[in-house]
Amino acid sequence: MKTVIFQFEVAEGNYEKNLEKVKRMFKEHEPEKGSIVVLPEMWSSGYDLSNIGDHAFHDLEGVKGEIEKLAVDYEVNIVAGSVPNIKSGDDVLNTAFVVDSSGEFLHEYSKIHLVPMLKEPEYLTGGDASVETFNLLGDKAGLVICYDLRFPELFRDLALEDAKVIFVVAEWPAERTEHWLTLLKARAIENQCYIVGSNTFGKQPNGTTFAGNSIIVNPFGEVLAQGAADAEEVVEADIDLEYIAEVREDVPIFKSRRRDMYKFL
Ligand SMILES: O=C(O)CCC(=O)C(=O)O
Repeated sequence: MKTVIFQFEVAEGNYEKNLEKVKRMFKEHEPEKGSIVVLPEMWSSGYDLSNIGDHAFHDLEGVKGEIEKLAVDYEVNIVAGSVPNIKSGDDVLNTAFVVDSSGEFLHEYSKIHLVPMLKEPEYLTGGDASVETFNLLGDKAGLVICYDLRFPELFRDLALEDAKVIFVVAEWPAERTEHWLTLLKARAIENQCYIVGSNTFGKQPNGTTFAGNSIIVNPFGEVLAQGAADAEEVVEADIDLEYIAEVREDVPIFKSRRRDMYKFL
């Protein structure tokens, strides 16, 4: 399973430019057929929160078709990061979605934990559906968004539902790069699954600099590939799902769990 992260700088409030960038990266890097291409959080508009309603899609209309076309043209599966999205009324969700190489829509998830540090709760509405696994290339996978990384419960839920790989799409700030890297590795080690973290880089007009460092971590916590802090890059690695069983046999945490002893699980 070849996994390919497109790490790029998001132009704030400029969907056309961002879509062109994604298309250019497909053209220049032509990912291997059958691979999984991963985009970052809010890649269509960035964090232009005070105008987020203007950048929002209605039930992903428009952007879904663009991504499905790329998936079919390049014969790849796409974890399409997230975009602002309106489902009803004026509420803007932060919605990530996945399509497969035949253009079939596989899954969507709207971020449930909004970030107080970025004032997200003032501009966005949290999703109200719990995380669910989805089938990708015959195995189960999970998808969460940025701040969700700080909530190990979500990852445990997905791992217990047999997610073999969990995608974390993000616009994670550079000032907390160590949290990003440490938590991604911890989530891989404690759940003994692959973690694919896709992030942007670059300085936004509001002064926030994003951390880059997109990364693919194996179930033993080893880094298979990692991007730079501040460069456009394709970060890719082969993922061997059979390795998960090996790691779980050596360190059998799922067999050692004592559910009867935990208060909140
Ligand atoms: O948790 C953090 O430090 C960053 C979270 C974030 O930037 C986001 O969820 O967009």
